[in-house]
Amino acid sequence: MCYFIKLRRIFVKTTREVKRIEGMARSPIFAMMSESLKGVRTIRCNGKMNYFFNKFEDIQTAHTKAAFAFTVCSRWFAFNLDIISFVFTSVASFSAVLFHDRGWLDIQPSVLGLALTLLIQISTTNFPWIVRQSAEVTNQMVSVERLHEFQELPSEAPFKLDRDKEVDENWPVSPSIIVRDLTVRYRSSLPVCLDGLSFAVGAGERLGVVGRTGSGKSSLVQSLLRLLEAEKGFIEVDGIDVRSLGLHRLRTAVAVIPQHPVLFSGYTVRDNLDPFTKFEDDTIWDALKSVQMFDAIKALPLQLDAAVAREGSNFSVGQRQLLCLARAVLLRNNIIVLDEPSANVDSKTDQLLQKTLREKFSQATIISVAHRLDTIIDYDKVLVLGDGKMIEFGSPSALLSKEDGHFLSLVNSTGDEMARSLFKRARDHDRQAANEGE
Ligand SMILES: Nc1ncnc2c1ncn2[C@@H]1O[C@H](COP(=O)(O)OP(=O)(O)OP(=O)(O)O)[C@@H](O)[C@H]1O
Repeated sequence: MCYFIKLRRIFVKTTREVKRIEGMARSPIFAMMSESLKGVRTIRCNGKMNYFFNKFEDIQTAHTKAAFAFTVCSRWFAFNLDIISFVFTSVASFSAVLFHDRGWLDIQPSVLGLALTLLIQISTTNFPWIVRQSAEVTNQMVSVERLHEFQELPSEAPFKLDRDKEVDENWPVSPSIIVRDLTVRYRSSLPVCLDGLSFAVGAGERLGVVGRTGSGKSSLVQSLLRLLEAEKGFIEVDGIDVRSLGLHRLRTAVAVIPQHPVLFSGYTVRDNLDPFTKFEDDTIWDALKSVQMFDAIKALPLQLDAAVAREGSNFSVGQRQLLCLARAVLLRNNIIVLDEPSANVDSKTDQLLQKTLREKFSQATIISVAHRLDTIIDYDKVLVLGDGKMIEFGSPSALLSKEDGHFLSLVNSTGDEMARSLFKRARDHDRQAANEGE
């Protein structure tokens, strides 16, 4: 019995660690599998199949090693249990028969036979099974332990706060945005991605954010939505520090048209546009008309009740962006954030997007992260970022008049013809703004 317990203790101690390693080695397989399937076209276009095969083989091998070690431990334990059971049963049986023959054990042969049958059954089947199962339960607890670890991860700020009720129902009524000394990093061990950023956008103004890759444009958008929390500084929207609000109140006030628009699969087009069933069908059709998606949805067999496929794959990226915009039209958001809106769409869709923004959101404050400068050249302000810092900020024409300016060099790098057109559009916008001012 003591040996059984000792054996179990050794087995549990070893396999708990092995199981933990096996669990950790399994996650990368699932992650890589789903990422590779998602990006299969990109992988094939770039001829990186071998690289991915090798990478997959490496993580698969790492997992197989851990899984094999676990199987070996289990076999070792089972084998030892069987040996102990065999030795114990043999010794008990032979001793009982010997003692009975010698007359030391005064018991009827039929009772002795029954006792031995039960002993053999218990020691060779039941007892090892109980020991094995109890060890298995302890090992499987590693999964519970991992779940517990996830539970312990720091969570986002509260979804709802009492303060939200004090805020005007239509907030932000005058959607000005003030960013002061904003410093943000992804993790405490990483360098800052936004470094002491300060600027202000007036209500109803349109701000274009430009900069080289990795300059912090998306991080700024994420900070506005509090997907990234400020380490220092703050963002104020219509006079309210966004940190004082619950995430639900803040995020429902901002419409985001991302580079990879999100549609919820398993739901209908209607659910995606109006998740809280607040609007009549006519209102939804009007919103679709305003973003020129009326015909596309009307052509579907089930129209508004048509199902949205996984990640919205039954719509093109441009159509998904327009559906996100229709969602914003319905909710009448006063702050619209566009993250690289033109990165995945043709210039016609981009123009349509910009036209809808001008017409339907003339009072809204718009922040557009852009690589294509023609998207934001007629905006009110442009913020040029570099390494998380503000390099330039001002109206496009003011920045274009700066000698050796960063924005000027970005415009010049688009080629002579495009640069000329951008200069002209910036001047036209200034003239138009001046006329409207008068
Ligand atoms: N999830 C992340 N974890 C850690 N660091 C990140 C993460 N995302 C971005 N960064 C880092 O933060 C910095 C700013 O990145 P960000 O994505 O904001 O740049 P960007 O200007 O939007 O780039 P792009 O134009 O390529 O989208 C970069 O140095 C980047 O390496």
